Amino acid sequence: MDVVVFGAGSLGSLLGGLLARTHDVTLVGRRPHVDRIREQGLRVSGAIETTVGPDARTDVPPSADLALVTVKAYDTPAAARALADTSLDCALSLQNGLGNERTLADALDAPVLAGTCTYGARLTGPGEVACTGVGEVVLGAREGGPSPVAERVGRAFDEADVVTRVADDMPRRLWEKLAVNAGINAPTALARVQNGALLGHDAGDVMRAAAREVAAAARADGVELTDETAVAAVERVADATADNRSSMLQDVEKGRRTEVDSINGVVDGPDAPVNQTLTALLRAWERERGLRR
Ligand SMILES: NC(=O)C1=CN([C@@H]2O[C@H](COP(=O)(O)OP(=O)(O)OC[C@H]3O[C@@H](n4cnc5c(N)ncnc54)[C@H](O)[C@@H]3O)[C@@H](O)[C@H]2O)C=CC1
Ligand SMILES: CC(C)(CO)C(=O)C(=O)O
Repeated sequence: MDVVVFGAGSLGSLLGGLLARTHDVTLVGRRPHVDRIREQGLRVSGAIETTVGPDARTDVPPSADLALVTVKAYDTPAAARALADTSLDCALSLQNGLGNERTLADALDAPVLAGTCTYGARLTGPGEVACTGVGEVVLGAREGGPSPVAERVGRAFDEADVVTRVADDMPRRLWEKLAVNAGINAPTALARVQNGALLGHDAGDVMRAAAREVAAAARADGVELTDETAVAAVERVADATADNRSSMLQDVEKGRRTEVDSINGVVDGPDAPVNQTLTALLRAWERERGLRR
């Protein structure tokens, strides 16, 4: 399968690197990362050790079977515009946040699959990425139901030994992942604590309240996600990743823009005071650092 990975950062380099063991992969990213990959290949370290030789460039190839979109959520509109003229069989978002698939579907002719990913990835230098944890990719039709396209992509991921599941309930899974990210990312970023610090203390009340608001928003969107399921999911992940520094905390610590708009920010309205408070506080932090007008 010909795969173009749009957004060769941490996750895109890891997943693209693993796929390159079996498939023809082109990583689309920025210098000096892409130059080093062209010169010396891509070194994967950590939980998976390998060196692979995908193509790497700063522009998009004219065609591919699959476009794997792994930019930060706020860059999805630019990614959609950049891919609009590429001949594709399908696209797959593995991003956090809600709305990425719709943004891509509005710009692309090819079917857009939804995906979640619990692999951990971190760029360690130009041409180098660390796998900080082997997880699972779950993918499927973005509106749910069976999908021969998703089955084909799932087989391609399986061939490359990427732990993958094809699911027919991606809308529920995306909302459940949103509950997890809404409950963990913003509170840990604001408190500057690891994920596990949200357990067993009153900070956990904030985490659970944010997750419940997401569950209510999911139900209002026609997706059956109970409060109990959302709370159990966020508590399970906070416990399983207790020693992690969430991606949003890492963004704040590095002075980078966060994905709050696509996570807590999409849970809006008068019935979401906790998510709206978390969103307002992180936006204030971004404004003070000139990351947001
Ligand atoms: N890193 C991880 O372990 C995981 C990340 N995610 C999600 O995956 C998405 C990506 O996250 P990361 O890989 O950590 O972010 P990242 O910032 O490391 O990677 C994104 C890359 O896209 C590149 N990019 C953006 N616009 C571009 C353009 N127009 N042309 C070329 N390159 C462009 C950036 O330069 C950057 O290197 C986020 O939504 C994140 O929440 C989900 C699960 C795990
Ligand atoms: C699941 C969690 C919260 C793990 O840290 C994550 O996805 C993130 O940090 O973005």
